[in-house]
Amino acid sequence: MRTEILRLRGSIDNIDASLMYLLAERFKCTERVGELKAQGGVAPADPLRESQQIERLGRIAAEAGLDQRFAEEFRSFIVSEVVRRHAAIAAERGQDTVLDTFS
Ligand SMILES: O=C(O)C(=O)C[C@]1(C(=O)O)C=C[C@@H](O)C=C1
Repeated sequence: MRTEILRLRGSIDNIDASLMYLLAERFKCTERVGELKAQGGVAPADPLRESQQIERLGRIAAEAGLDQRFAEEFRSFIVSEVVRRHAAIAAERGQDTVLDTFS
């Protein structure tokens, strides 16, 4: 039992590290999107894009055998942080006139 748990923990640690690297890459991309949106006077959040993500990731989660409610909570947790960051970038630049969403 101990040996198997220790072996599984090795894989869990590798998976957790991959998630951190993937999240860091994702935030690098969204940081740049935030700068471009602030420059263009585009709203931090894009509800149309998010509904497309919810639909797509729900399908992928079901296919992968992942709980769809969990998948949506995870997506929403990350995207909320992105939107908060986008609003902060816009505020730092004194860019509070929002023209429209990107979609
Ligand atoms: O695609 C965008 O417009 C983004 O700003 C990125 C992102 C995301 O993190 O995926 C974040 C906020 C938007 O509401 C939609 C998507």
